[in-house]
Amino acid sequence: DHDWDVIVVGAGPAGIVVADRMSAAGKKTLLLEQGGPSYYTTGGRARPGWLNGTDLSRVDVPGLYKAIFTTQDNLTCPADVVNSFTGCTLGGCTAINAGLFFQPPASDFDLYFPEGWKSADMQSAIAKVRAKQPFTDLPSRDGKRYLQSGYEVAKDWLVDGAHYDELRLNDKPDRKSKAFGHPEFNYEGGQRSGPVKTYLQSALDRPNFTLVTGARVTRVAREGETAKGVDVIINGTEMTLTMAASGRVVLSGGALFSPSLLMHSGIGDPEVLTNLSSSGLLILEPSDWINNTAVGDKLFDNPNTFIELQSPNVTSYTYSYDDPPTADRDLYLNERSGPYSFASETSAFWDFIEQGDDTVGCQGTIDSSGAIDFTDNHTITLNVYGTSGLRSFGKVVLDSNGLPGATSGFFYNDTRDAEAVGTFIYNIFQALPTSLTPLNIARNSTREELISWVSTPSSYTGGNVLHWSSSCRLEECVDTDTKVIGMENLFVVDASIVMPLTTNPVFGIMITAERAVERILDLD
Ligand SMILES: Cc1cc2nc3c(=O)[nH]c(=O)nc-3n(C[C@H](O)[C@H](O)[C@H](O)COP(=O)(O)OP(=O)(O)OC[C@H]3O[C@@H](n4cnc5c(N)ncnc54)[C@H](O)[C@@H]3O)c2cc1C
Repeated sequence: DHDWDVIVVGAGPAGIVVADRMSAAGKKTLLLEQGGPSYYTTGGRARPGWLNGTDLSRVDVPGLYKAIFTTQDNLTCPADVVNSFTGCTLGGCTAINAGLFFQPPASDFDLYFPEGWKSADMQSAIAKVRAKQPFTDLPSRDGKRYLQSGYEVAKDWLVDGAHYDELRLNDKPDRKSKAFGHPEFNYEGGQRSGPVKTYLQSALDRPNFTLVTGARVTRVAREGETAKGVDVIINGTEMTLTMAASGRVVLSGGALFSPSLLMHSGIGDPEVLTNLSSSGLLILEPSDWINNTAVGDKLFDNPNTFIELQSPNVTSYTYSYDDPPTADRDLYLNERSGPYSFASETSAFWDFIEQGDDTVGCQGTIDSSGAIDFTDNHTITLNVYGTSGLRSFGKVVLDSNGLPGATSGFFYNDTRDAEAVGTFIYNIFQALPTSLTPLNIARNSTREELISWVSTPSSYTGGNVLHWSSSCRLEECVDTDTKVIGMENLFVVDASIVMPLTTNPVFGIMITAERAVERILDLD
């Protein structure tokens, strides 16, 4: 075929939303994904023995989430395509992530997005995601809540002690000041849902939609400012896929891959393109390069801090990949219920820290077990992330083989970011009950000690949470229609165009993709 109206590169949450909506609008749409199957329904068969004979792969079972850090089964990207731990499979990182699914507050759009992307402009996109993508704060199909001892101690601490409000979090998405509740997950019927189970299925029902897996795009084939198609390797064979004259290419490879694809297509910072060219990795002549220094710039991820908390009132729970406790295994297999119906997080909470005219979001998420040096049966882990409004950024960089990765060590480059996160911890520590003991930092630490602790890298601090975003920003790298600046028909729609959000990013990425489709279709 040479007459695609839209070629979408990458089947992560953004690419799937774009491909579904473009095909629904009558566009002949091709979705290319370099990885292979994930959920059982897509042909994924990687799983532990206890799932044999079921219609479940490891991806379908929320409680197997953490096993991704020890066994990958081709769900994550191989080392010869990217220098990061990230998903290369149908669904992208939504096939390997924890499934936390929080609608970002209106303030994220109003404060950090350009005109046309303010919260009032996003309402229809939000409604579309909410209508199509199920989520729940009660994932177990029997309607019971499991592993609640950690929730109860956190509630005593934060709601009774620190005056947080207990909310159903996606019922009140704009309430992120002193807000606490059960995590929301994009699961349905006790199984992982997400765009592969929703948007991709409606796209696959349409005759004008084609999905090809195992297809790695190496660059955009372009003539000057016009994309003609993409160069791709399918089953070891290199080929060029071309489009209809009015066709469009949408890069949805995620915040590391999409900037890299632009650079490999001769679009980026001239210094980067010069390096690529001198190592023989860029065949275009300098006269064909497009100067866009915002490609790959201001890459964001949330800095993470682990706080280990011990209480006699807590019973911790550690998930097993191969051998869950018999009762929990049976509860899951027979009823899609119990601890394996969710990915170990038992509560989530937020507050904003005011710094002059700036506001920084901070999130806490409590896991069912301890970590690193503190793994006894009465310990749980609080992950604290800095979120929206942070000002420390890295860059997408290409190594000598042209593979993308992130610059390291950029968290807290702006010292105000450490002050915000340290202040958030200090504030909640003022209400810590005596029954709850922090094990890896003293409860009576001063604000200054906490700021210094969070910004000194260790096993517990300075961690990366793999929420890469913001590396090809609206109005800088792409215009407000998500069109790459300097190009006529090349777009980027994925985490790259999303500003640092107050919440875990997937819900916001899907909203952004819905909004991008509205804007792109309006160009017709
Ligand atoms: C372990 C982990 C846990 C996480 N937990 C959560 C969570 O609980 N909640 C949350 O909201 N977020 C979470 N995240 C982050 C979230 O999943 C990502 O931010 C989100 O999936 C990014 O969406 P995306 O569409 O931009 O890209 P991705 O999800 O990265 O998808 C991009 C897809 O494009 C494909 N691709 C890239 N380049 C090419 C190419 N050249 N040719 C063909 N295909 C290509 C990739 O293989 C990939 O499948 C987590 C991430 C990880 C890794």
